[in-house]
This record gives sequence, structure tokens and C-alpha cells, in this order.
Amino acid sequence: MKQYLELCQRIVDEGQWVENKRTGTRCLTVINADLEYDVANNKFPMITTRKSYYKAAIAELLGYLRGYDSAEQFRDIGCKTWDANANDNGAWLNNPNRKGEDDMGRVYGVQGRGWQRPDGSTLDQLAKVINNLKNGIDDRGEIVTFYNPGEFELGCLRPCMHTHTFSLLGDTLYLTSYQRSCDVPLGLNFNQIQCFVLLALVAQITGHKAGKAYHKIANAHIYENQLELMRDVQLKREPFESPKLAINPKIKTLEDIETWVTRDDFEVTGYQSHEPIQYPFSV
Ligand SMILES: Nc1nc(=O)c2c([nH]1)NC[C@@H]1CN(c3ccc(C(=O)N[C@@H](CCC(=O)O)C(=O)O)cc3)CN21
Ligand SMILES: O=c1ccn([C@H]2C[C@H](O)[C@@H](COP(=O)(O)O)O2)c(=O)[nH]1
Repeated sequence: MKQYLELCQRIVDEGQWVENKRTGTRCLTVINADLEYDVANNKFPMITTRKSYYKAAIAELLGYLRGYDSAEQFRDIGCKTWDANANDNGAWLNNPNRKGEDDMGRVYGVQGRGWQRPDGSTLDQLAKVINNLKNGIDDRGEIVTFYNPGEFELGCLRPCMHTHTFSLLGDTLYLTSYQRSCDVPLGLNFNQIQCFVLLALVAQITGHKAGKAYHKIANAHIYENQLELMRDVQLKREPFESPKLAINPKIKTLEDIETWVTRDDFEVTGYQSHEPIQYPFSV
């Protein structure tokens, strides 16, 4: 929590204003942030200086791991975060590749689970990584990347947290996640949870201990219409202790994640937070 608040304060104190053509809203911006999460000691990085909706963040991650490509699929598992980008984003609505209501196109999990090879076959990046890790193999390339510049025009948004590198050291699994662009008031609240859960979950299904998750962000920003709430409300509050996360121990395989796991297989205990803050969302 401390590192989150320090990043917010750094943006407020040192950020530079950057125009953003896609959304039409300026952002106060800093470059480079390194966050880390102590998964080994179950310090769940949930924001406490406002109410955090962690189940939606976990559902979004489950959708990525399943290769979902429609906002309806995300809604069905308890996550509304893709509605606006699929259905209210002018550039995407006018893109001839959009297949209709709720289509997100070839984003995130579509790349992670079905990267198109030149010969027309597809590559399941996630299955390869899970298989290797299960067999104790780290080939120094246990990477799942959603970032496919050749197909950006086939999706509603370029992936933000785009690449996940798993590393095995003895019997402990580590994760390094890379993010190109970060909406600190809204997106980061979700992304922190997702880094933590991704490591905890993959460690569980591959039979390893979880170590630390390292989260590397290039462009970290606060939209102009979010600044006042962040500076004058959220940053004035004192954080509470981090809660703990329990994951259903019956989750044992990638197939479990694909078939029956829901957001209710994840429970947080010891969460105390300040009042909710509703930040504006820029499409
Ligand atoms: N401008 C922008 N910021 C983002 O963080 C973002 C995008 N666009 N586009 C793609 C995804 C969608 N994400 C989102 C979208 C909405 C919320 C959001 O509204 N969160 C609220 C309530 C969540 C709920 O009730 O489930 C919050 O208070 O955290 C969070 C992340 C993250 N990404
Ligand atoms: O997981 C996510 C997804 C998106 N975001 C934010 C970061 C930016 O504010 C927008 C994406 O806009 P671009 O113009 O494509 O950079 O969404 C996030 O923080 N986390």
C-alpha cells in the first residue's frame, strides 16, 4: 500500500502534463515505476484508502487466462470493465474488424492462448509455460505476452499489462510483469491484484511455492479529471494493514481455471478500507 501511495504522491508532485489524443483528456504523468508484491507472505496488495472491488479484478484475470474476446463473456463472470472499450470507443466502433456488440477483437487472452502462426496454426503460450513449470523447467523464456503489434488494428485496445515472465529458482516461482501504460487511480488497483493472483495461482497449479511478483510500469498517469479526488481525498487518508487472500485449494490445473473456477474461489480476509471513491473513466 505504501508503494502505491508513494507512486500517487510522486505523480502529484513531479508529474508532467501530457496531452492524450485517444481519450482527449490530459494526464499528469511520470515515467518508470517498480512495484513488488510479497506473495510468499500473502500480503495482498488491495488498496485500503478507498474501497477496492477485488473480485472484478480477479474475474478480469480469469477472462484473460481463458482467452475471452467479448465484453459479454467478462460480464458473465462478474466483470464490467470491458463494456466501455468494446462498445463506446469511437475508433473501435468505426473499425471494420469489429464483429458487433461486445466484441473486443484479438486482445489479451486471444494472443495468450491463440497466437497466430504464419502457417495458420495457433500457439497456446500459457499452456506451454504451465507445462514446463509443472515439470520443473524454466527455459529462461517462460513468457506469456499479449503484445502483438502486427494485430493491434484487430483489437479495441492495445494491452496495457502486456507481458508476464515466470522464473523458477529452486522450488520458488517468481513473476515479472510489464505494463506500458497505467491509469493509476483505476487500472492499477486492478493490476496489482492481478499480478499477485497470477503468481499465486500459477504457483498453486504447478506445485511450487510463490515468491515475489515484480511489476514494472513505463508510463504511470492520473487523468486530469481524477486529480482532485486523488490529491485532496485519497492521498489524505491513512492506509490500513494489507489483507490476506485465500484461494480454493481444489484448483489444481489449467483446465480447472478454464472450466469451473469463478471469482468466488478467491476470498479476502482482514480487509478494512476507507469509503469508496468513484473515479471518472476515460474511454
Ligand atoms: N482509462 C482506462 N483506464 C483503465 O484502467 C482501463 C481502461 N481505460 N481500459 C481497459 C481496462 C478496463 N479497466 C478498468 C475499467 C473500469 C474500472 C472501474 O470502473 N473500476 C471501479 C469499479 C469496479 C467495479 O465496480 O467492479 C473502481 O472503483 O475500481 C477499473 C478498471 C482497466 N483498463
Ligand atoms: O489493465 C489495464 C488496462 C488499461 N489501463 C489504462 C491505461 C491507460 O489509461 C488506458 C489505455 O490507454 P492507452 O491509450 O491504450 O494507453 O487504460 C490500465 O491502467 N490497466
